[in-house]
Amino acid sequence: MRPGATPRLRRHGMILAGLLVAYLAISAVVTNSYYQLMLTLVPIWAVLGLSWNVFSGYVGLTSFGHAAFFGLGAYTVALLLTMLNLTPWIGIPLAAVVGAAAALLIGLPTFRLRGHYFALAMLAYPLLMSYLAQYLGYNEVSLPMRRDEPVTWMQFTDPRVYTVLAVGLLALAMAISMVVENSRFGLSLMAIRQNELAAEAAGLNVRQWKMRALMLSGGMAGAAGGFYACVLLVVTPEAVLGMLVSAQALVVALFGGVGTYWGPLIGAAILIPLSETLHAELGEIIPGIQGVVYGAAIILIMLLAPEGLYWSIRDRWARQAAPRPSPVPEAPARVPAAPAARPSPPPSGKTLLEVRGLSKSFGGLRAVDDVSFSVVQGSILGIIGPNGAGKTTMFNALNGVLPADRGEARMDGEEIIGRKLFEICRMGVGRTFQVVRSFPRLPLLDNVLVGAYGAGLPDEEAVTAAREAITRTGLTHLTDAPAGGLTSKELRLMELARALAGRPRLLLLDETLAGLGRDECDAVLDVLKGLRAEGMTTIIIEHTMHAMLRIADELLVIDHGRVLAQGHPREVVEDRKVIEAYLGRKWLARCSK
Ligand SMILES: Nc1ncnc2c1ncn2[C@@H]1O[C@H](COP(=O)(O)OP(=O)(O)OP(=O)(O)O)[C@@H](O)[C@H]1O
Repeated sequence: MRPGATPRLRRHGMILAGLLVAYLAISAVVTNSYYQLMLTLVPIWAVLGLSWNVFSGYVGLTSFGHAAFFGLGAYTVALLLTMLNLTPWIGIPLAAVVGAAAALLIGLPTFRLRGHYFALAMLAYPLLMSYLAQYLGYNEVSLPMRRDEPVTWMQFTDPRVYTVLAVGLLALAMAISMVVENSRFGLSLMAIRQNELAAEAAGLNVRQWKMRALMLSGGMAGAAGGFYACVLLVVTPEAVLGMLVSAQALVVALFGGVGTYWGPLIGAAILIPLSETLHAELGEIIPGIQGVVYGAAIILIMLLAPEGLYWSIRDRWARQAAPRPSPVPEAPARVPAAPAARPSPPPSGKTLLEVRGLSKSFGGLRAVDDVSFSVVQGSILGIIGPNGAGKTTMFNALNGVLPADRGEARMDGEEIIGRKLFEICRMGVGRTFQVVRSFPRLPLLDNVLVGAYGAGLPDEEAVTAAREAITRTGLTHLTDAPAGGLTSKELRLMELARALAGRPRLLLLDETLAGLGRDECDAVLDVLKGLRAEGMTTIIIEHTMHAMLRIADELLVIDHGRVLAQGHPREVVEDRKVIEAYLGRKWLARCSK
C-alpha cells in the first residue's frame, strides 16, 4: 500500500458505505418496475465504467471495445445456464474468468499498437464477436425461467433483490478499484500513463503491468455482463456487444472523472437515470435518445471539465481551501541544505562502466559511431557536444531505450547492452530525462515512490528508499506537497530523487540543469556533489559549461556521433578541436585572455 493509504481507504470506504445504504433505501421505496430496473442498471454500468477506468483511466490507453468483455460475460452466464444448467452464482465468477482470459488474448497482439491505433483496434473485438455470435446462431439467448427456486437460479420476482445484488457487485468493484488505486499497482499504472519510457527506465515492466490491468479490467467487465444477463433474462449481440455498451463504459468514466474510482460512480449515477428517464418519457418520439444523451454529455464535459466532474469539483475545492498560487513558499532560504558536499570525490580508481565500440544508426545517419569510454566508480563524467551530436542517443542505447547496433557496455563486468530497459534499471542504472514528467496531483513522496517500486523493493522498504532519496536531494520539507506546485528546480530534484529511490549504482542524467537559473543550478550542483561524496557514479549530459567545469571529474566531448576528446575538464576545454566544434570563438577569446 502507498503511504497514507490505510486512513484514506477507511475514510472513502465509510463514505461509500453511506452512499450505498442511502441508494438501497431509495430503491426500497420505488414501486414503478421501469425505475426499479433503472436502479439496478446504475450499479451495473458503474461497474463497467470502473472496469474501463482500471485499464484506460490508470494506464491511459483508450479502449473503445470494453463491450467485448461485457458481452463475453453475458453470453458465458446465459450459455452455461441454458446448456449446462449451471447456476449464475457459479456462472458470474466464470464470466469474470472468461473476461480476464479474453483480455489476455486481446492484449497480447494489441499492446503492440499505441495511441489511436490501440483504441481503434479495441473497437474491432466486440464487432468481431457480435458477428461470430450471429454466425453461431446466438442472436437471442433467453435464460430459461426457474422461478420455483429463485435463490438457486438468481431469478427473483421482486426486482429490488436485483438492485441489492447489483449494489453488492458495485461494492466489490469499488473495493478492488480502491485497493488498486492506493497500491503499487495503481501507482505503477499511473507512472506508465504519465510517461511510458520514464516508467520503464524506473524499472517497471510496462507490458506486464498493462496486461495485469487489462485482465483485471476484463474480469470486472465480464462479471458485470454476466449479472446483466441475469437481470434482462435475454442476451442479444446488440444489447451486450453493441457500440452503445462500449460507449457507456467510456462515457460514465469520462463524465464522472478519469483515473479515480469516484468517477464512474458519479458518471453512472447522473447519466444512466437521465438517459433512462428520457428514454421512458420521450423514447417513442425520439428513438435512440440515449445515444443523444451520451453524445451531449461528452461534448459538455470536454468543453467544461475535460478531466471529468470529480476532478473539476476537487480542484475548485482545493483552490478555495488553499488560495495561495503555490503550496510551496517561495523563499529560497527555507530550502534545507542538501547533504554537505566534500570538496573532492573519493577516488576509488575502480572502473564501474566500460563502454566499447558503441554504435547506433537511424537509417543512413550514424547518431552514435564507435564510441568508447570508461567511468571510474564514484566520479562524475560530463558529456558535452553540439545539438544533435548523439549524446541522448548514446544514453538511450546504453540503458536499453533503443537497441544498440554494435558495441558493448559492461557495468562491474556485467554486460548491459541487449537487455531490456527495466532490467538495466534493476541492475543499478538510474536515469532522468530531458523533460520532467510528474503526477501533479500526487504528493512528492508518491512521485518518488515509483522509482523504488520499479526497482522491485517491497512496500515498506520502498517507502524508506523514497524518503531517503527525498532527503538526499534536499526536498524533505516538500515530501507531502503535490508535485503540481513544485518549481522547475524542485521538479528536477524530484526526478533525481525518483532515480535515486531505485538505489542505483550509476546515474545517467540528461540535461538536469536545463532551464534553471544560476542559483537554481548551484542548488542542484550541490546535491550532485553531495551524491558524489557518498560514492555515487554519475554521467551527466549538460550544455552549461560553467556547471560542467565545477562538477565533472572528466569530460567526454561527442561530435557527429564520435568521441572528439576525453580527459580532465580544464584540458578538454582548451583543446582546439573542442573549441572549434563546440565551444566557439568567444570561448577561445575568453581562454586566451
Ligand atoms: N528516433 C530517431 N530517429 C531518427 N533520428 C534520430 C532519432 N533520435 C535521434 N535522431 C537523430 O540522431 C542525431 C542525434 O540526436 P541526439 O538527440 O542523440 O543528439 P543530442 O546530442 O542529444 O542533441 P541535443 O543536445 O539537442 O539533445 C540527430 O541528428 C537526431 O536528429
